[in-house]
Amino acid sequence: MKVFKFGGASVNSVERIQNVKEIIKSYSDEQLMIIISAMGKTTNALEKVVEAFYAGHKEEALQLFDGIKKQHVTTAKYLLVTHYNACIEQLNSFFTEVEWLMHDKPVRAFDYYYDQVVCVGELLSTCLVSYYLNEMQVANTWLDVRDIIRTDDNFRDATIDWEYTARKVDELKAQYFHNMQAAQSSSVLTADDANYTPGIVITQGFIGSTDENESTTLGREGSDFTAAIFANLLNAESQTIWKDVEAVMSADPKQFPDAEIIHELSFDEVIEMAYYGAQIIHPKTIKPLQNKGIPLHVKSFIDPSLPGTVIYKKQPRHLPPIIIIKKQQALMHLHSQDFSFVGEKPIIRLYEYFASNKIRPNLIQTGAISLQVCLDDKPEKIDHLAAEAGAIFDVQVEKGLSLLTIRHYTTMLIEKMTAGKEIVLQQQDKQTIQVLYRD
Ligand SMILES: Nc1ncnc2c1ncn2[C@@H]1O[C@H](COP(=O)(O)OP(=O)(O)O)[C@@H](O)[C@H]1O
Ligand SMILES: N[C@@H](CC(=O)OP(=O)(O)O)C(=O)O
Repeated sequence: MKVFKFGGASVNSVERIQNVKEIIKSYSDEQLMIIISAMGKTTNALEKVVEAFYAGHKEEALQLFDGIKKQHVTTAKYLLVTHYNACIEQLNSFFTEVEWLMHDKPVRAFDYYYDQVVCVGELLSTCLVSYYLNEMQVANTWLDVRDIIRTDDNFRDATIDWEYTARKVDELKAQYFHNMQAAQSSSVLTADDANYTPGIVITQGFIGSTDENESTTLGREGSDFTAAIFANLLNAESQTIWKDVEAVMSADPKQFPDAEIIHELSFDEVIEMAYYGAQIIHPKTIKPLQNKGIPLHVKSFIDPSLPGTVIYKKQPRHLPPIIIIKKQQALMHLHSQDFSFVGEKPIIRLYEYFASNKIRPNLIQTGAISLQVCLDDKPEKIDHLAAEAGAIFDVQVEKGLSLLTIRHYTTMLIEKMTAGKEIVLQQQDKQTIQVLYRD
């Protein structure tokens, strides 16, 4: 049993969905649990819908949503003939879910509406892919992951209820994957047999549901994590993330065209890379895989014959310097109001503010009577945090910064990367250097 995850870029057009079909077909003798994200930038587009709705601009929200509807219906038109009507019926039921919700004025918190609206991106994309595969004789079962992945109601960053989810995954395994071995070893079982299961299940990444059947999301780019949850609970032999790049590289090739391909990485290294902001894998993905020793492959959906990267327990001997740049950073300067030391109490309160505002600092530097915190520059969150922290500190915020992280740095590389830059803050240990500079 293998777990595959196809991200937004891999299902972004008719041709890309056809390409996904070719990849899945080439694994015809495997059991596959397939997790798919929303098409292209649909999640961003849905964010705009919910923002307009919550701001009281219902007409604008519906108009924006109409654009998303049209894009999916057009894709269905190009992909499907015999299954077209059934697919449109299912797409319509998801459209209605969102339109119903936006019928009334918002009365609950923004994050609740965010999850109810944004979750539809994955439902739509998986519906299209599943019908298309069935039409192309790649028999598969579509499942609504909200019936499987149970979470708490911490909307936009929901926490998994592993016990409930594990029970549901056991049921799924028994129903869809149980007789695949028999199917493989027996020449008797065929697709026409009542007991035959194709062993291909398609479901959504990134979303889940509470015990009250309210949709939740697991944090942006959370589909990698969903795939890892399934890999863990199904005891998969491997997980593969299909990307538009050849492999994991030593830097984002869009920013650094000379970035090197890395064929092998350890779980430890990737967890560090993700923590420092590498956009290649969601930070929560590694733990469920590491705990069960399940290797993670990153492969190119453009050329699946390429080896890609394998991430596993083994520590590769030599790694090149790995560069991560996080743009749009803000530095919050927090100064003791009465010249007293910054002890445990104000720090505990500050961390409580981080938690309640769902903020994860990217860098913290403490001094005797002051603290500096580097954060992603999300103005609403920063304003809120600054107002709360203002109760215990004098607060100033500096913007227009970028955070450079180099793992396995060399002095020469640091000099090259920071030449001519106005450095605001720097931290360094044996393996990693972080430099915050003005853009
Ligand atoms: N270290 C890295 N190695 C490879 N790609 C990276 C790295 N860091 C960032 N990327 C970027 O990640 C992109 C692929 O991820 P993404 O677009 O999020 O895919 P998807 O939405 O399909 O999951 C690549 O096009 C590349 O620009
Ligand atoms: N669609 C969600 C979840 C996700 O993981 O997407 P992708 O695999 O395209 O990064 C998002 O954009 O956040």
